[in-house]
Amino acid sequence: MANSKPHVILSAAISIDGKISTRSGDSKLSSSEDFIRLHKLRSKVDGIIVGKNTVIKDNPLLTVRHTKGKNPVRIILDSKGNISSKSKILQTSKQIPTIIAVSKTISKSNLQKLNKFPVEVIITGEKSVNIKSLLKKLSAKDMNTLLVEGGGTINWEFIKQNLFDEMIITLSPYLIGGNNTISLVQGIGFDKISKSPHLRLKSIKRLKNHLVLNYLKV
Ligand SMILES: NC(=O)C1=CN([C@@H]2O[C@H](COP(=O)(O)OP(=O)(O)OC[C@H]3O[C@@H](n4cnc5c(N)ncnc54)[C@H](OP(=O)(O)O)[C@@H]3O)[C@@H](O)[C@H]2O)C=CC1
Ligand SMILES: Nc1nc(O)c(N)c(N[C@@H]2O[C@H](COP(=O)(O)O)[C@@H](O)[C@H]2O)n1
Repeated sequence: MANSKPHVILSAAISIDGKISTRSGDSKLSSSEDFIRLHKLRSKVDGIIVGKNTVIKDNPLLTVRHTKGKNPVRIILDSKGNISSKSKILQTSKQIPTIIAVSKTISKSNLQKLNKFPVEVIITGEKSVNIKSLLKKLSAKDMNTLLVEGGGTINWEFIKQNLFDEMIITLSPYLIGGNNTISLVQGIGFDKISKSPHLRLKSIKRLKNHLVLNYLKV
């Protein structure tokens, strides 16, 4: 029988100052060895979740390419169904299973746009996508392990709503700076450390100058 909530892993590569992208949108912080590790991890999960801005900024594929293995289902959180028809996600949806999670705010025209592609559209939530309810729906489809690959806004939602179980963060040897650059966790943030989730460091793996930190939520 399916669990009521899948096991959720938050994944990202950060600079030493906690940024996940430069001011011009450069976000490739991992090394080639770390991308191989990431793709091995992708091949072991049922689904990869990203937010709309990550699709707009990175135009990602979210596939397994740096190792052999199956592609997970791609799940995009896009309340209004704004992602472009030209995005790689929609353009490759014939070959790779794709879910677009939207909310009730989606316009008819955007719904029609998405329905031109062989994607599953899940409508949940009044204004924004209701992530908790989405996870239940994914669990009902036997999707038991999910990798959340950003960005900072979506990471905050999973942290604030206590919907993650594990974090795998690559600490990359860069300093990015900038008052308005995107951090690992965006949103308003917690006012007290006591409100932060408590994490246990399960392992550290060194890949030359990159450190892969694996934390479990206590
Ligand atoms: N180095 C790394 O490892 C990574 C870096 N990145 C970088 O992160 C940046 C993008 O991050 P960021 O700008 O924070 O955006 P996100 O990718 O986190 O997307 C945020 C958007 O998701 C949509 N959304 C849907 N449902 C919800 C919900 N329930 N709660 C909140 N938002 C929701 C919102 O748009 P709407 O309201 O329209 O639905 C929101 O604006 C990019 O520059 C990318 O390159 C991203 C991933 C990994
Ligand atoms: N773990 C990790 N390391 C990085 O250096 C990254 N830039 C990311 N980004 C995530 O991966 C997506 C790109 O995937 P494809 O290479 O197009 O398959 C990107 O959009 C982020 O979600 N992650």
